[in-house]
Amino acid sequence: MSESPVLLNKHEVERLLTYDDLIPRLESVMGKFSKRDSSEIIQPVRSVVPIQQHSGFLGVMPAYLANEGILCTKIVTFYQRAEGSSLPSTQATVLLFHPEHGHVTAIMDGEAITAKRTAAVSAISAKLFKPALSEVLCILGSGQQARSHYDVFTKLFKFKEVRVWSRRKEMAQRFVNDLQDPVTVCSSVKEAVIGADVIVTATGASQPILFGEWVKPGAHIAAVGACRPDWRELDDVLMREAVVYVDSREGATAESGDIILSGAEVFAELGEVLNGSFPARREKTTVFKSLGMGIQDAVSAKLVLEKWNSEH
Ligand SMILES: NC(=O)C1=CN([C@@H]2O[C@H](COP(=O)(O)OP(=O)(O)OC[C@H]3O[C@@H](n4cnc5c(N)ncnc54)[C@H](O)[C@@H]3O)[C@@H](O)[C@H]2O)C=CC1
Ligand SMILES: O=C(O)C1=NCCCC1
Repeated sequence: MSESPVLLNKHEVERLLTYDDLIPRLESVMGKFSKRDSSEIIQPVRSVVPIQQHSGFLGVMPAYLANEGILCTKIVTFYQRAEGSSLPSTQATVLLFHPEHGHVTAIMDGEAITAKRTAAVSAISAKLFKPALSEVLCILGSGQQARSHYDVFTKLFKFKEVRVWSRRKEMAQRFVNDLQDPVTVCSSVKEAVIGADVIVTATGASQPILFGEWVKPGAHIAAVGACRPDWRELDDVLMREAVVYVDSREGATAESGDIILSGAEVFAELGEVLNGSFPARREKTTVFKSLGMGIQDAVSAKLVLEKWNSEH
């Protein structure tokens, strides 16, 4: 009979999952994914069930990494929350299975994994695509993703100025109050992004909030929100003028309103740059359109379990 699964709460997952360990694993798995070798990695596009009555969605994100012995699925819900709601808009649980026998080996919180792996992947995009001289970081949004992006971007890169904008200025102020280093609170998106070298969009917006005319030529944008085919964060001008990278071509074609509705061409997957099949066009304005992938959750969860096992 199989042993009971390890149960890990958000606090434990947060403690065990460090960016230093996570980033190389994400780089490796995304590079492999983009080779499309189905004997090594299987990851279908996420299944999404709309919960129309409540402005929410349930997503199921399975992945099998044969050579690494990882069989995993994340189950995630995401909601468009009313202004001022104290409920998290993204909640998730990750299950790891024994690939040979099929039983569940671990059940862990997926909120911390989602926050950290998404920010780590955006940071990988910034390593590859941000201008050589990047002095100003701008974050649009002040929620969970905004915070994890702030943490990893300021850990990996040195900026002279960090700016934040949020729909309600007091939310941006609250975000800043939790930090040790100075961050400028901006009153409008335009004010926040003018002159910025790196821009993170991490909002629940369903209409464009970031317009190409405001973006400094050569800037890098990590676009994390707008994960539905009819949602946007970025306008047509920006999408059509930038060199667009995605995490998965299939995911982007199925789920990204910014890509589908603008008609923008996808230049390459992040993994195709990581594995050397496509160049990083750092000299151009670049957009990395992130939607999130089951393989990212899978390597994160495996890392968490390995660390936990090493302590017990
Ligand atoms: N690409 C990926 O892998 C992932 C993407 N996401 C997406 O990232 C976005 C942020 O997620 P969380 O930080 O977890 O959410 P959150 O609820 O913690 O933060 C959302 C932020 O967006 C702002 N916002 C909401 N509606 C807005 C609107 N109409 N216009 C402008 N700002 C608005 C809120 O004020 C808040 O600052 C969501 O769209 C979520 O679905 C979340 C997880 C993974
Ligand atoms: O990858 C994920 O996890 C999510 N992506 C977009 C919506 C929320 C969760």
